[in-house]
This record gives sequence, structure tokens and C-alpha cells, in this order.
Amino acid sequence: MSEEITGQVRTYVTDNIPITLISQGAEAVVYTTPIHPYLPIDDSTKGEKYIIKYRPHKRYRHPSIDQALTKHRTVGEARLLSKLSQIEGLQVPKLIACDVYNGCLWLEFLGQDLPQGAGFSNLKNFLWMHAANDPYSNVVRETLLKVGHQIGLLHWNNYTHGDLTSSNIVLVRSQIVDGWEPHLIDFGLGSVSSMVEDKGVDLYVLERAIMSTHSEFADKYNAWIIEGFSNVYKLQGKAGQKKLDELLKRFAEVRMRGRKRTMIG
Ligand SMILES: Nc1ncnc2c1ncn2[C@@H]1O[C@H](COP(=O)(O)OP(=O)(O)OP(=O)(O)O)[C@@H](O)[C@H]1O
Repeated sequence: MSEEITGQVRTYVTDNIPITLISQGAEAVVYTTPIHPYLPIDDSTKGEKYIIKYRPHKRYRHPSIDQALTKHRTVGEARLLSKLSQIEGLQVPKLIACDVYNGCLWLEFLGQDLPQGAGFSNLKNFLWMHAANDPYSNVVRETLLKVGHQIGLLHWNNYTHGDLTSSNIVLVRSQIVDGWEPHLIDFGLGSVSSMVEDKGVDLYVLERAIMSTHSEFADKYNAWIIEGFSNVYKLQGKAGQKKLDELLKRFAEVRMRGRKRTMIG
């Protein structure tokens, strides 16, 4: 199946653009390529990597519905990314190109391999790497505060992610200090929303993701994320504090509902 999909992507991007499969998820197939779609191959692009995210056709859907849905989701993600990149301080991949008709997005590649063979630098692997020797180290705390800050900026500006897992938070080594800069990726289910419910669900999804992979340290990790998140709202004065209280209340309600569901099954 993936061979067939890769063949399809090759016809869209042309044969002289090498692509390497890095992920095949429920919605999309993701490749890296060393070629920028518009810039020449010279010193400025040498050694760079770019992402091609492709939404394959779903055979079970009627072709015209499938095409409309693919177009809708590709445009939706591209539009959202370009709006989010205008929010000061919010870190998301840059949108490079968008082939709406064929369902392809070209994005900035973010992240790198973690030291000690700990895998790609998403939040999940980063926490695994630290779990073994120093789970509550300063770098873990600082990084989780920054993760919370990123989500706070997203929510304060009335956007939601829709699939906020620890794999959808990519860490990039800071150029300025000795630390990591979290970036939010995968806005396929993202939306413009001022609803506390949507925001509460985002926070709950991430809390669950951290609990399921790092249960021993999850209370502290989640508290640091919420601390970073809350700081964004508190900076907005009284209005921010009011919104924060409302949001955290709803988050607690979402969590309660989730618990009941788990107990009942
Ligand atoms: N801009 C990026 N930079 C680096 N890696 C990326 C980038 N975008 C996606 N990836 C990699 O590809 C994986 C899948 O991407 P993404 O989550 O956007 O697709 P998806 O099909 O919606 O995934 P899933 O169905 O697994 O949620 C990511 O977990 C990440 O490892």
C-alpha cells in the first residue's frame, strides 16, 4: 500500500525530487525531501530537509466526496498554519507550498535526533530520555513550562489543536541558550475556536498522553505544563485571569467526565 502511495506522491512532486517516507498515520503519509520547491540548490539550501505531508485518497469514499474532503483538510491545515505563524511567539512549522488539488503540503522540517540514540526530538521521546536518570531536572521543567506557554498562546488567540499528543510537540535545540524550544505540529484537526470546551479537551488529551507514557512523573509534568499555560493568561491582567479560571474549571470537568467514562468502560 505505502509503495503505491509513494508512487503517487512521486508523480505529483516529479521524479527528480527524492522523497523518504518517515511516517504513515491515519490521515496522512509524511516524507522528507532535501529539495525546496522554489529555491535553487545552493549553499543556502544545502543540507536542509523539508516535509511533504500527503493525504492519500480513501478508496471507500465516493471519489468526488473524497476529493472535496482532501481539498478541505489540506486547505484547512495550510490556512491555519499561515495564520498561526503570525502570532508572536507561537512556534509552528512554516508553510512552504500547498498543492490543494493533490492533497500535498510542503512544510519546514523541525527537530533532530536526540542524544544517546533516544530517537526523534518529540516531547514523548525527550521525557523518556530523561526518565532514566533525572526525570525532574531543570531542563525538563524549563521545557515543560515552555510547552505550556505554547499551548497558552494558541488558546489565548482562540485556536485549538484537536490532537495535542506528546508526539505532536517537537523540540528544537535552542540557538541562544542551552535548552529546547517546543513547536506544535499536525494541525489537521485544528480550528479557530473560542470555546472553553475545545480548549479543555486539548489540555485533557495532552494530560492523558503524558499519564499513559510517563505515569510515575506525570503529576509534576502536567503541573509544569499548566503553570506555563497559566502564565500566558495571567500576563493579560484581570481579563486573562477570568478566562483562565473558566478554562481550568472546564478542564477539571472534562477530566471528571473522562474518568467516569474509563470507570464505566
Ligand atoms: N514539520 C515537521 N517536522 C518534522 N517532523 C514532522 C513534521 N511534520 C510531521 N512530522 C513527522 O511526521 C509525523 C506525522 O505527522 P502528522 O502528525 O502531521 O501526520 P498525521 O498523519 O496527522 O499523523 P497521525 O495520523 O499519526 O496523527 C509526526 O509525528 C512527525 O514525526
